[in-house]
Amino acid sequence: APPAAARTAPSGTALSADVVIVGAGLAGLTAARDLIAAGRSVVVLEARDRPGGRVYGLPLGDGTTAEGGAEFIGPTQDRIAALTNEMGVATFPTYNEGDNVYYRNGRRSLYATDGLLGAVPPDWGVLDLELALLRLGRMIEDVPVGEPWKAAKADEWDSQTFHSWSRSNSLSSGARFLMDVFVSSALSARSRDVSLLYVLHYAAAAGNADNPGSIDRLINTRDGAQELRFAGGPEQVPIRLAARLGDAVRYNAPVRSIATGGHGVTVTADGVTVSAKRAVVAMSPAIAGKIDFSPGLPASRAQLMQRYPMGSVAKFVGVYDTPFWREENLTGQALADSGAIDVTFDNSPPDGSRGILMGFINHDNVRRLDSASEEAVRAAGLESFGKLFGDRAKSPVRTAMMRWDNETWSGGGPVGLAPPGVLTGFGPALREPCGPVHWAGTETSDYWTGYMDGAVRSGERVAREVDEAL
Ligand SMILES: Cc1cc2nc3c(=O)[nH]c(=O)nc-3n(C[C@H](O)[C@H](O)[C@H](O)COP(=O)(O)OP(=O)(O)OC[C@H]3O[C@@H](n4cnc5c(N)ncnc54)[C@H](O)[C@@H]3O)c2cc1C
Repeated sequence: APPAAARTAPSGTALSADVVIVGAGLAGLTAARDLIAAGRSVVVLEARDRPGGRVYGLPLGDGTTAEGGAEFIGPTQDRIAALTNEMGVATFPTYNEGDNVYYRNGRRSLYATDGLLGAVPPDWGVLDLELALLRLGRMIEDVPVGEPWKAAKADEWDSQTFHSWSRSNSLSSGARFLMDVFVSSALSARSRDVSLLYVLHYAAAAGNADNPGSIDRLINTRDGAQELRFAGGPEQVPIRLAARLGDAVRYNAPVRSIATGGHGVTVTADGVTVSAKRAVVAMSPAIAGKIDFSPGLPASRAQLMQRYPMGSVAKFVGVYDTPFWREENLTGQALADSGAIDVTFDNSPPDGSRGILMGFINHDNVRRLDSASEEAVRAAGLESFGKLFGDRAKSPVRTAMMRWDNETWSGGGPVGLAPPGVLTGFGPALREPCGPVHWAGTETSDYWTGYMDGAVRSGERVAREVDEAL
């Protein structure tokens, strides 16, 4: 890496535009599209050598890719659906035929995905869980989408973790495990890492203006957020959108500093400086916190960026000649209480011409592998697959892994998390502009915050906001 002085020096190209957008993820690219459509000149600065941010096609080493980051889209995710359509990218149903695997206390069992109550894991704890879910459902109704800090009980709900609430509102270890694995699969965090209010809002946001959000829509494959996948991978959407924007997007341009003053903003990246009337910072709060702002930001925003950490997640992928689990009437979806992987999906191509199993390595499980060798990580992933899907799962043709917590320009994933006290103490600063600096990114969205849909919604919202301000 070049020495710090060289990195921060405003060297190279000098550009000017109405608006400079920092980050070419879905949020930044959508904002650029809309501002250009409104007749504004735009420069997008992207740190990586590719667009898409948390949407990424993971190379499998044989010239093909699998979803390394975002993967699914589901009902009420209208804005990513519209963009996907606009970009001419097709979707197809996530494989969901047969039974799911449930692994708990050393025992493997199967459960139907099409039971009367949907996919209900075979655990006595589900009765207890249903009562807890009823209580959660009532609380979710009382959370204003996009402004959880305005809930009547915001203080009470933001003063406890989801872990404390789930322990006081369930008796069985089964219900507790299922609530923990819900948080793990949606947020790649442990229940103790997030406030109750944050989880309630995440579920309230899993809908649209006509359909209130719910935990069911968040966790389900059928009729839920995991319903569909993208032909050719979801990264086709940002790749095609960025291609349309052409030279407006500059890659390998990590922004180091943003200076504001009477003139507007001066944004300095490696090799390029942009002067503009307004800036949009389109990324998670934690990653925005790496940028040096002068003069300094208001404390509520500066401290929000210290308090909104990313989840810890890796995706581990095994490639097989065939999706052999389908022959055994298995969906490829599993929940496990032990091992490196706690949640799996069938990531095979739409024609099933080969099999791809994907497992999430979440929170402590991924940090535990920090100093493990590549072979040890592979062995841990395959041990999980073997336990869940039998010996054939232990002998893939190849494996691949994407660790988001090691990514400098993501810092983890899938989304920024709010521990207790953050939404009520700092929440409004998520979206509130600081002079000519505006904020986008899925974390700022009302509906589907945390998802690609939320990223697109945030880009559309910030474009309107900036256009009005200009
Ligand atoms: C493992 C994983 C699984 C997921 N699964 C799903 C899913 O199934 N469905 C779904 O809808 N969503 C999923 N998500 C979430 C989804 O990927 C995100 O919500 C969405 O992509 C966020 O888009 P964004 O534009 O807000 O932020 P990002 O995609 O994070 O974009 C920010 C951009 O800013 C760039 N950047 C950062 N710092 C700088 C800087 N200083 N200068 C210049 N550029 C900078 C980054 O490189 C990046 O390109 C998943 C995410 C992960 C990690």
